Amino acid sequence: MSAVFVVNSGSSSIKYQLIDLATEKATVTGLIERIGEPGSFIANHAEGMQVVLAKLGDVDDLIAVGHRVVHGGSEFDGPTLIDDEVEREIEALARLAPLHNPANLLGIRAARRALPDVPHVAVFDTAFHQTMSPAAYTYAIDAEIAREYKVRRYGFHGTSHKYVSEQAALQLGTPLADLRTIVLHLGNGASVTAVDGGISIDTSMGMTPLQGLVMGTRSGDIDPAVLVHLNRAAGMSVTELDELLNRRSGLLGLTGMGDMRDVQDAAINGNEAAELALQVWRHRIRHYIGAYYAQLGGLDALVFTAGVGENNALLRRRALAGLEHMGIMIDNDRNELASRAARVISPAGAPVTVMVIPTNEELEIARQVASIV
Ligand SMILES: Nc1ncnc2c1ncn2[C@@H]1O[C@H](COP(=O)(O)OP(=O)(O)O)[C@@H](O)[C@H]1O
Ligand SMILES: CC(=O)OP(=O)(O)O
Ligand SMILES: [Mg+2]
Repeated sequence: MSAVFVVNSGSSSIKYQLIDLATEKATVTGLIERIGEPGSFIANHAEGMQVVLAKLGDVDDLIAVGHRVVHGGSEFDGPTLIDDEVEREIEALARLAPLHNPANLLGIRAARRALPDVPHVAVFDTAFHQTMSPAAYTYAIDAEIAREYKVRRYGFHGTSHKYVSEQAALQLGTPLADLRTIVLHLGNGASVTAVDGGISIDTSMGMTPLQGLVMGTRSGDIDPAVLVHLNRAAGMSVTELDELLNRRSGLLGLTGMGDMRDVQDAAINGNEAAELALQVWRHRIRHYIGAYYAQLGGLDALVFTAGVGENNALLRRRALAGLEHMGIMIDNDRNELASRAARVISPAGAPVTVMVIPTNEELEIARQVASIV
């Protein structure tokens, strides 16, 4: 028997799981929240990691530690054994993912210090999207500037998109190579990916996890000239604009509420701002479904995953209503079935198989770690 310890170190939290490779089940699982917030008894990630490791206790069969790292740039396209050099590269990439990479790095440093005798492996959100073509990842700006500052689309949530698209093929009993799939990862952060035969060909997030869908607090797609305008007309600084788009936009910006459950309740109770937010959220999702249907040259499966996608039948139905002309339809009874299992929610015989598949980034990380140690 052997186990992999998986760490997902976020800006204010550390999520962790000990995964037994034989059964692929988590034998220890936990979450430390509100690191560094006023009143929290955990001041930083090093301290948080001590608490996590104390809970983990002694594991004789630990073969490696896997770390989720959000930004791997163009440097990393697969699971990577972490040494001091890799740590430095992750640090250098923090400029492209200031909300995520510094926290990932703190987790790595604390865990390497505490568990120096096992290999530590980084699994990057960006890796799965490294297969995108230059046509899909190039922004049409000055090519020299783009090269020098590494400006291009990278895409994120790749570990989830990979896991979910593979599960879809397994569930349908279709070879992955034959399947054209759109994965809707709708969590607090949200992204859509077009997967052709197991390969990511396009994704909605960009150079950073800000582009694309309407998220809890992030704006998603916006005309970049809005930033110039707000700088000139409202005197907003770069820092203020960053804060505006990443932390005070999306559902929160439109309604004052960042959690989809609250927005939905408000909309049902007649709150007009909440209803508009749901319409914008839905409009953006459909924009990407249409775009990726075209890029894929047809569609076999459309999959919902992550917090909102897995749990909210009403929003799934709203997102897809009126797409019957594309072969995309939902069976209401199947959709509303309360189940935690991967399942089909389109009617039997529908041209596009619509599915709900719970994501499991930790298990996918453990598998990738095991593949290289
Ligand atoms: N039943 C539900 N209806 C709508 N939203 C939900 C529901 N359950 C969870 N969520 C939303 O899912 C989000 C968390 O999803 P998750 O995939 O865990 O995101 P993250 O990994 O980005 O934290 C929360 O913002 C929460 O509002
Ligand atoms: C990349 C990203 O947006 O991650 P999360 O959804 O965990 O914030
Ligand atoms: Mg997530």
